[in-house]
Amino acid sequence: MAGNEPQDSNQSVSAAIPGRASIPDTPSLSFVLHTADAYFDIPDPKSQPPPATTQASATAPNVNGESMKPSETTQPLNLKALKEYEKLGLTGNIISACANIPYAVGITKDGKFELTPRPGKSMLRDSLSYLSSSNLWKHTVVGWTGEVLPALSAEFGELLTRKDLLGPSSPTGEGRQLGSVAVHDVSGSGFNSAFIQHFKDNEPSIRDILITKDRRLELETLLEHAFKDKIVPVWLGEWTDDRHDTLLLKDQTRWKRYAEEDLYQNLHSNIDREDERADTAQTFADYKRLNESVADGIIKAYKPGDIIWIHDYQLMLLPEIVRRRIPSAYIAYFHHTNLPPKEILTMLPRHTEVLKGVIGASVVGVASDGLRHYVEDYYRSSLKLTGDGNGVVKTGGRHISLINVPVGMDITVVQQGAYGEAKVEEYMHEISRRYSDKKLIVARIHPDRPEGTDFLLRAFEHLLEQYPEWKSRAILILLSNPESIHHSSKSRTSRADTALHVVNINSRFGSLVHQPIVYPNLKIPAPEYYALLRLADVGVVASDYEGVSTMSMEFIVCQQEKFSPLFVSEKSIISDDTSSAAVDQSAQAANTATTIRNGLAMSDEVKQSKHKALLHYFSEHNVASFTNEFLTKACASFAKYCPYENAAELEQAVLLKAYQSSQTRLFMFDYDGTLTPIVSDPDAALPSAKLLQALQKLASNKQNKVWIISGRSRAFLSKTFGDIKGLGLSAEHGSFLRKPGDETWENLAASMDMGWKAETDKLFMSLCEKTDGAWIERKEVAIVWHYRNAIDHDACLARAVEAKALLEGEYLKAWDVEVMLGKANVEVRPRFLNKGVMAARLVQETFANGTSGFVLCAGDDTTDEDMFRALLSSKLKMDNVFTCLIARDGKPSLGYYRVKEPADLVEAVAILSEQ
Ligand SMILES: O=P(O)(O)OC[C@H]1O[C@H](O[C@H]2O[C@H](CO)[C@@H](O)[C@H](O)[C@H]2O)[C@H](O)[C@@H](O)[C@@H]1O
Repeated sequence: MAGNEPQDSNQSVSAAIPGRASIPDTPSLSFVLHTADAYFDIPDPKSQPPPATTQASATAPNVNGESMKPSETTQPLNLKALKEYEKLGLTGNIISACANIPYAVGITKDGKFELTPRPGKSMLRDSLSYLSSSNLWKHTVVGWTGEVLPALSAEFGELLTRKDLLGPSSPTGEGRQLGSVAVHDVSGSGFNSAFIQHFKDNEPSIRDILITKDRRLELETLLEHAFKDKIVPVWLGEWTDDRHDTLLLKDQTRWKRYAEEDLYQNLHSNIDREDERADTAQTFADYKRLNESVADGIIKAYKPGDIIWIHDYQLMLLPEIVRRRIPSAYIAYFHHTNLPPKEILTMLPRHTEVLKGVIGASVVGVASDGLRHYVEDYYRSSLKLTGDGNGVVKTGGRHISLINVPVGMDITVVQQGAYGEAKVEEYMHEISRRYSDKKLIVARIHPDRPEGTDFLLRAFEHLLEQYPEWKSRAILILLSNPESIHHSSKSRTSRADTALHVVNINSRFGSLVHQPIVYPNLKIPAPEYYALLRLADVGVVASDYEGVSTMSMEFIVCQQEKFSPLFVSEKSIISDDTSSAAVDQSAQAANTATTIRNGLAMSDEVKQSKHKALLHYFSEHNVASFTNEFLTKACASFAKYCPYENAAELEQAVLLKAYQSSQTRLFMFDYDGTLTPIVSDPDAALPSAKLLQALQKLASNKQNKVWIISGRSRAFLSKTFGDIKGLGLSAEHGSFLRKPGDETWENLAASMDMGWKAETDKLFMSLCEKTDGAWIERKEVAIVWHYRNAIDHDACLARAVEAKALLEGEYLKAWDVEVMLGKANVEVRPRFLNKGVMAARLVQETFANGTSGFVLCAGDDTTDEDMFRALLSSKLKMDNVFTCLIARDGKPSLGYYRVKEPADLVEAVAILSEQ
């Protein structure tokens, strides 16, 4: 949602609802009184998903003591209670991918990382917090760190206090922290040229900063310990070495040029740029770089069965990027921002790529039904996708559900901020004294969308002209946050235009002691803002194409004593009635003047009933309902059109071609379930003659490096494969290693304290006592509880899940080990040794400096996903990388290709070995 006065200064997350599917040729605006049913697209309760069963969401008593509860249809989704979702294998983890993590990262003078919560709030931020506080979902946030800069030199820091070097508006904004941390975006409008020159001359390298792997880990650890959620910071920079150790943070904010100056402006129908770009290729590449970097962050955190929820316009390419890398992932995208009419949208450079990017997701959400129809129509008519005409479109065999979910914010926070702070009352007292005999019209304007401001000013002028009784009584207070500007030529000039317009009106209608318009043009602290909203006699959201702005909701929550009416730019309202668009602008301004005047004179009874309806709407449609409804609808869609069913079958011809065209090839095979079928007795799981022969042949080819990377003990692997000299072996999930041609094993776990094994054994023994047929496999490092031969598998699975939780909690919290649910087993092993570490090491050794080479990596189990992840995170180009899951039934996986049985894989390997 577009940021309001006390909002954060970074890219405000903007949500809006277009008033229609097409707009008139000439820009024209009017303001319409809000009523709940006119303003919102109130969903048809019959079309809602069935209510889930548990847990009430956040409730807040309003000042009248009524409870503001979300409706039952938007209760949290309890996956455990819903059998139909079982087949999805959901982990219960949501990965929220957004432009920024919720903390600004700074570096202090002594080189330490410093985290500061990003100020302000927005609907997206509220939604992230809501998920964080949920005990039904686990939550991971992946986002850019924001521009990270080192501390400034003392001399430079001092300069920041010098007024002669600073421009008319001080340097504030996203990440622009003065003093010890950093100053961002010196090219922004907050500095004058002398300051910028000084900056360039004296602090040339301030924006380039080297971050080593250890430093990155340091920040990740800090984030891990500071918050309940997992937060994966995404850095923007260039690698300075082949090993991807050191990153040069450089041009960190460059992605904003396309995102903010082209895309954001276009999405808000703001297209009259004076400076058309000659460098779109570069700006688009920067935007893509952000999206790709966030995809890398997702891959780091992703476990098959996680839901990846991507937010908003900064990441419109991301769904497609993730889909290409993880075809089976559950990807949902929510578009918080407005969309322009088609003829404007098609003027956006690279718009087709952007819109194709979005439908990499399986679920695409927007805030209103009108917008959903618009999106559906766009994809069907412009991108020629087929669809059912009812919210589902198809591309490349995949189904994409287009859904609408009313957005909402955490109004409990507004309630608390507006009514629970003594400061608010103090400011109210002061403002009332200052404007004792006046009526206050409090309006939000947006410098990025100046038409709305201009229109409001003209309407106000009309009010003073047409109704002279208001000439000395009506005060218009314009609220505009200079920090929420998305740079464009338009926004740069609009503030000056607004200021001039204000001066003209004030000089025409004002006097020495009375100024009809107050335009502070500064970020107002929250208590003052709430005080103003509580005292307002009329509220106006003036920026066009705004939709459901946070101020609308804040205004209604703040008006629980006065019930003043709220007017919103018509273009931001859901309505198919576009007739006013044809009306002459000045006539509309005059009409609006009358509307505002009527609002000022409205009877208490009418005001109260309108307010009641809106407050009820906002109470029902809050952050909890938004988040829950989105996830409920997304899961229903995943269940209907399982994305994993679209994973690619491993094609022999493609594999062969890639093999033949590569000089160096790496093979990494898991064993059980991959090269040989799962059987009841591990000792009976033996390789076929065909497999042994194929491995023998493959390994004897000098161009091939062939490894078996298994959870099995080294004794088992030596006995089973020891005779194939050219074969590399890794036992117990990467704990042991025997290089091709070697007879001896390297123990990578040698230095580890194995105290955790006794604790684990104790718990496993107790499980065996309760479970007939279960047994413990004690390997040199890892330890496994097996229940394949037990009778009641469901009961065992429940026991296994419980045991995992117990081990991860009280039993093993002192040790760095991982507890894994495998195929009819629970296994514990050191965390730092896993198949992924082994795979990354082999990739590095095999393709020393290169980025290309043939890899075939196959597995069937959770532990094998680590290998797939390592490959996806490597610098290898993925064209010749074949990650293959062996699975009879569909399930999400990081593996790109699939075969059904070990025999299918053995067949493919045998064919390659004959080359
Ligand atoms: O990494 P892998 O090579 O896939 O080994 C994983 C575990 O495999 C074995 O257990 C599994 O396979 C058995 C034989 O088919 C089966 O009886 C059992 O139910 C499976 O869990 C092995 O016993 C473990 O040590 C490995 O960690």
